Amino acid sequence: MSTPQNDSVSQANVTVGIIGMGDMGRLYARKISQAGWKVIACDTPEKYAGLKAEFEGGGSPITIVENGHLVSRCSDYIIYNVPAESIDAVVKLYGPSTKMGAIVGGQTSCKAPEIAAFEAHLPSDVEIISCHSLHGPRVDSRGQPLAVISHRASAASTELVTRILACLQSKIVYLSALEHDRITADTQAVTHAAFLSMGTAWQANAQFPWEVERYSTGGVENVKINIMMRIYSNKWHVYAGLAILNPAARDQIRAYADSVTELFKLMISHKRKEFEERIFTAGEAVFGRHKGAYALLRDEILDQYSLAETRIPKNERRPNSHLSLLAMVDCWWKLGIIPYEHMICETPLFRLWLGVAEYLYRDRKMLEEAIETAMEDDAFRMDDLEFTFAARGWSEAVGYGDFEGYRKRFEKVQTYFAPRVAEATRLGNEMIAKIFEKTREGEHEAKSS
Ligand SMILES: NC(=O)C1=CN([C@@H]2O[C@H](COP(=O)(O)OP(=O)(O)OC[C@H]3O[C@@H](n4cnc5c(N)ncnc54)[C@H](OP(=O)(O)O)[C@@H]3O)[C@@H](O)[C@H]2O)C=CC1
Ligand SMILES: O=C(O)C(=O)Cc1ccc(O)cc1
Repeated sequence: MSTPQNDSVSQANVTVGIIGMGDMGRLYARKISQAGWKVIACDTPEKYAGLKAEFEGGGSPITIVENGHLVSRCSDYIIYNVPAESIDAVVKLYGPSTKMGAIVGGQTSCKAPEIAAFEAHLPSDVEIISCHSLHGPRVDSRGQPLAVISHRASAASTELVTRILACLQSKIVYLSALEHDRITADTQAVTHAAFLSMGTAWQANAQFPWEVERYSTGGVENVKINIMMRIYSNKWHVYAGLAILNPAARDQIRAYADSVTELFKLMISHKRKEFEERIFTAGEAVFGRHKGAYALLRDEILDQYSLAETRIPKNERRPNSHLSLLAMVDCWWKLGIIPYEHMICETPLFRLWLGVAEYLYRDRKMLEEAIETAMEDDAFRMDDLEFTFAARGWSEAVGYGDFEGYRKRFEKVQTYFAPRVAEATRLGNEMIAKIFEKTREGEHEAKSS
């Protein structure tokens, strides 16, 4: 067995292979090679020349080869960084070329199909240790959660992988594949469903929300709009893969669509008592026992990050029904999920989404205004109707396992918002950086008091 088995292994004896040099593969290749490990990488054969020119010029220590066979033959730890829906085909192709005794892992967002592909196609002498960075490629990896899944491996190999991945300076969490998929269904898939639905609803109503007076309601709306734009600026396959391939995600996205539909029906039939009871019961179940660290999500900060040309003063703003948030909390309550228990796998977007939900539920006046608006104000009916259709539509696309339908739905909205994506991405990045800087200060103060 050629893979060194203890922590005296020197970097010079270890080659790390990366198969898939898209956004995340590049991040891993750069960080790992900067930390001093030898890196050999490939993407699809047609990208070979371009990648070689990009990475091998200028003295970069990353070696680019034509395909995954060449990576697999000489690497001691191989990380597949390919789209989740192609993991089986790619591992089937290159897996049998894996160097004897090497360690193999994947960085896809859903572990059930990845582990199944490794078990099906890797030789039995190969160890399996996967990972998952719980953030996008343009987020600073320092301090973000990094799941490590030691599925079929010795303690020494897990230790070696931990040493290699230490260069990301992330917060490592050791989980089983099953635990990973259950938690990320909640932290990621349902969060994305809410924002995907917002975009679909705004597009269906031919609105750019920052141009609509009723969305100029300050901080919470800015978070919704900026994160929606951020998701639609990314690649569809990332969201499709983690929702469609994770069975727990499908169930949770359906539960979210059910909550949206049921609350909307109560709204249009003006069943105020039932609606109110449901909102308060869900709020108590989710937030009752938890003191969050989100008090720092203040309007003063969030108001700065708006795509709107004119800002409406706080006292002139119109309340919103916040159906997307009310349904999120309702769905957590119905599923018995306490989101704070899943913070080990939080992503920046989940943290913000939980933050704004908490912001709404801890402000009794704002919550009562949302209930009043939901019951009595027709100004939001069209938006809430389209939001309900959208939530069900996304749930169906995911439930049918329909990658092509998912892509079409996603790209239609992506095209609609494309003209403002660059600006929204810049604002979203600034907003996220500012909020996290503030929440970190808040956590620090809470710990030291
Ligand atoms: N983007 C994100 O925010 C995050 C993504 N992830 C996960 O990381 C993985 C990669 O995502 P990301 O980097 O964003 O996606 P990208 O689409 O940017 O990169 C994936 C790359 O893999 C390539 N690829 C496909 N088939 C092969 C093959 N046979 N051999 C070599 N390369 C191949 C793709 O080529 P082509 O495009 O030509 O098919 C593409 O360049 C996904 O599974 C995703 O779920 C995890 C955390 C965050
Ligand atoms: O933060 C989010 O939810 C993102 O949208 C970025 C993202 C996408 C896929 C992942 O597997 C991890 C993070």
